[in-house]
Amino acid sequence: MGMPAQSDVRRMVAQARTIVVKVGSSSLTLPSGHLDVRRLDALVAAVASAVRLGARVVLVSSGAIAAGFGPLGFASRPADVATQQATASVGQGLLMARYEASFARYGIRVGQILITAEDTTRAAQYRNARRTLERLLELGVVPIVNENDALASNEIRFGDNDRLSALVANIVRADALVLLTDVDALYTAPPSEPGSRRIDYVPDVVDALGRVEVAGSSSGVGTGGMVTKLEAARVAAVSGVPVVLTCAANAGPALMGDPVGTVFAPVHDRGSSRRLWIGFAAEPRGAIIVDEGAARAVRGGQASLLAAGAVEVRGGFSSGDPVWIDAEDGTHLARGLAAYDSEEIPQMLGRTTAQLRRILGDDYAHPLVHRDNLVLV
Ligand SMILES: Nc1ncnc2c1ncn2[C@@H]1O[C@H](COP(=O)(O)OP(=O)(O)O)[C@@H](O)[C@H]1O
Ligand SMILES: N[C@@H](CCC(=O)OP(=O)(O)O)C(=O)O
Repeated sequence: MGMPAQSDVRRMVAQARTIVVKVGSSSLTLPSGHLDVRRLDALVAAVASAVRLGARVVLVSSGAIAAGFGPLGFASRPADVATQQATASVGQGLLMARYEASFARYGIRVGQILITAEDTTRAAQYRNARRTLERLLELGVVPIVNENDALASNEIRFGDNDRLSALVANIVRADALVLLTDVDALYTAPPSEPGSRRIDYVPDVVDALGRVEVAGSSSGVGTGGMVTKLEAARVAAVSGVPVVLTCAANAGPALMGDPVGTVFAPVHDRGSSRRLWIGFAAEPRGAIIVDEGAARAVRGGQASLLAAGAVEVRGGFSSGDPVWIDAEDGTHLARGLAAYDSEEIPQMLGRTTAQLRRILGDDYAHPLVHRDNLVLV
């Protein structure tokens, strides 16, 4: 895929049918820890216009904690996990109540989906989330997604919703991802730094990651800052989804594909949702270490991983689980779905398909990872 012009990418956004819109805490709440109803209503007006014009919009909304601490009598965002979870539980209800009322002004229904990081790494939950989201969109509902903060355990939670929104874009096979925050665009350095310049087009996000100076959140209510937004833009762009990053006040023009904020070009053609899951969401359970010949074949992008080229297996996994395919020096080459349980593999290592058939039977005469289930990293 050649490098598209900015106008082409803006057109892709304007024509997008399925759009994931992510809005950050700082765009929906007041520093006092209450909902900013005026700004929430303005966002809803922009989304409702897009829906009326035929777009299918999934809204990934932060703000549960930031809208919950005021009503609970706290002066600032709580720092300990248990209080954050309790605050999120209160704030999430307030957030949904307002979205429900606000979308009702346009005759649009909303549905709540709370996702944990684990839901995106397990194939069955991932499929389930996709089915529900698809059905909601078919029914004309605007799904409103947030992390399940009240239950997510601290070690495995996303924490910010930026990366979650990129995964949701994969789940619903979105045509565009719109990241709404409290700055109008990506800058060459944090906007508070003198000399930082606004960037309106990023043709290659992977290249940009090395050039832009980013910092975490400074709003006091947001969490990820620009770091996680660029990470989300990378996952989306590499998945073939164009991304617009701008402030929430620009939601309307951003959804129309008007030249606001920063637009990131997709850097690959869009893969199948299943391959994207293997490549980005699935959490590998172990690794299969391969020799140089197999590494070359895997890197070529067309070959399955045969037992003949595998030298070692690490970790405990079952057939169908995601695994790393690593070179002997530890470099990650690919991710794939194992065709066998980890305990079955040692007896297969280094053996050709003919040997496997003779010694272990037909059931073992297959690749360890089929090329359809393998994604280069
Ligand atoms: N290079 C940069 N360009 C733009 N903003 C940046 C950059 N580096 C850091 N930031 C900061 O990132 C903040 C947005 O992140 P965050 O507060 O987490 O928002 P949200 O709550 O919308 O997720 C901006 O307010 C800005 O100060
Ligand atoms: N799920 C959390 C999101 C936390 C958060 O601050 O996210 P963000 O504002 O997107 O950086 C919430 O709703 O409070």
